[in-house]
Amino acid sequence: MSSTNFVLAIDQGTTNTKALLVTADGRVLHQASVPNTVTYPQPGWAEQSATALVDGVRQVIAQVVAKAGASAIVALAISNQRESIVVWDAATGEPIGPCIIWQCRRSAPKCEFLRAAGHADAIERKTGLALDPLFPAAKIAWLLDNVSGARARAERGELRVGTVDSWLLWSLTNGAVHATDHSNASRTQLFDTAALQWDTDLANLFDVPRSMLPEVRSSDSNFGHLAEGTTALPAGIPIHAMIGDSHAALFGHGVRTPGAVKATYGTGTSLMTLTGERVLSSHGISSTIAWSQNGLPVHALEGNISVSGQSAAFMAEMLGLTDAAALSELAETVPNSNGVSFVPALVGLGAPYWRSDARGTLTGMSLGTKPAHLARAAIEAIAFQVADVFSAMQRDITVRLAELRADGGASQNGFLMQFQADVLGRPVTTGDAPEVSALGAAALAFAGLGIATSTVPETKRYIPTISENDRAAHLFRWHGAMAQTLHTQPRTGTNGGELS
Ligand SMILES: O=P(O)(O)OC[C@H](O)CO
Repeated sequence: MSSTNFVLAIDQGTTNTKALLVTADGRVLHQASVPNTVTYPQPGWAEQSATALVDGVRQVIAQVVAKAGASAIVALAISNQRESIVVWDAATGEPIGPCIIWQCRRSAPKCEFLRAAGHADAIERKTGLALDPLFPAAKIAWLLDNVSGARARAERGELRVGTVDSWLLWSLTNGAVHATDHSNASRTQLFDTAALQWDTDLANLFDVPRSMLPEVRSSDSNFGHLAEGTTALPAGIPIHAMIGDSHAALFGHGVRTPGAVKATYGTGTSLMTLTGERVLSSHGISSTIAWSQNGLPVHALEGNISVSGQSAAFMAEMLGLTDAAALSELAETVPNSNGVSFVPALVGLGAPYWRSDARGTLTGMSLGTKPAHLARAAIEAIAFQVADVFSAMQRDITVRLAELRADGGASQNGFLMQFQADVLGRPVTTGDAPEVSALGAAALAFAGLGIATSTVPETKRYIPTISENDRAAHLFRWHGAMAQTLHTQPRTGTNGGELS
């Protein structure tokens, strides 16, 4: 194939839907983005319009095609928000309800019921995922039980379900293909990641009829072809990669063998690292499938921190500052936090502690504490939380985790990245490509088409500058604050992390 072939990569995220026209050497020629709306109909609930998500994809495709034409586009690639589900009518393609998104907790009672019945361990052994309403299994059952007539229609084989990749694929192929990839399937809590298939026992436990579920394919497959009139592109262009966004970021960083961890710094932070073999964590980390190529799965560990970048915005507001950038500037005016630590357990704690009941804690304040020390503690907390997940991952696998590859907004903050390297005791590298997930999906599609690609070039490398003693002192202070956070609430969570 000629070097002028392009992949149009879609990144269907919670906040925005983006399209990037990407060359095989990773250059972005054109891009478009539209915002998405999330609604919160009840406390703890979160949903999006399933049809609006498809419309957004159509819009960004149309915008890129208007700028660049369609003639050199050889494939579409899809990277998507994970764990968000749509149920639709197989005959009409009409969704039966909203897209219930990953943040939604409405299925918590079902998860609690299954936990009380003693199923949590078996579920985690098969899926690698701790029983939690984040994951689609219980969300699907909720829709079937709460939309009038839905369960009976599902039992009759009239309904289909999918994560956002499947829903887009069905829509863009006009109902011709109902499929997903291993990365998205591995996040549903219905997929046995050892046997590489939907698990009948899990489907029964969660009350999800098997007939609704998509076929699971290799992430780099030719999933199907665009149908006439579904987008501004001509019919027949293949959709040649589908992959969850966090997984796509790891692929976009060029990580192909165990030894590096990627961290995406956003509202929260997602860390992922390859494991070679399937590893079930003993330290509060999820086990997942990073992607599959030629049908072969690549296993990974993932740890999600609920609040990281958001903690800087939170503290900025507390201190009357305009934003996180102003907070960081203030933090840099002092050489240390003067003994202050901030544990931003503002919505509980995710990996590796898993304490939904925990709440934010400030420790070590004295009469000498100034706003700059609080600012510094909030910036440091982002790095400390990442260090805790990194170290839990390291305890789960024998390969030395030698470096962190960072992306997302806060990865552009050199002060934070240097502190991150210091508390990890490992180099941290950053790139300047903001859309690593889309680039990863594009690279996967190029690979599926047999076209060699290059990955995100490293632009900055932060080398640890502090002594082991100083690093240990930082971690000792942080873990003291964490211990206070964990002990100030009665324990109701599961799968707590270790302090070391
Ligand atoms: O939409 P994003 O980019 O916030 O990603 C959502 C994650 O995939 C949820 O696990």
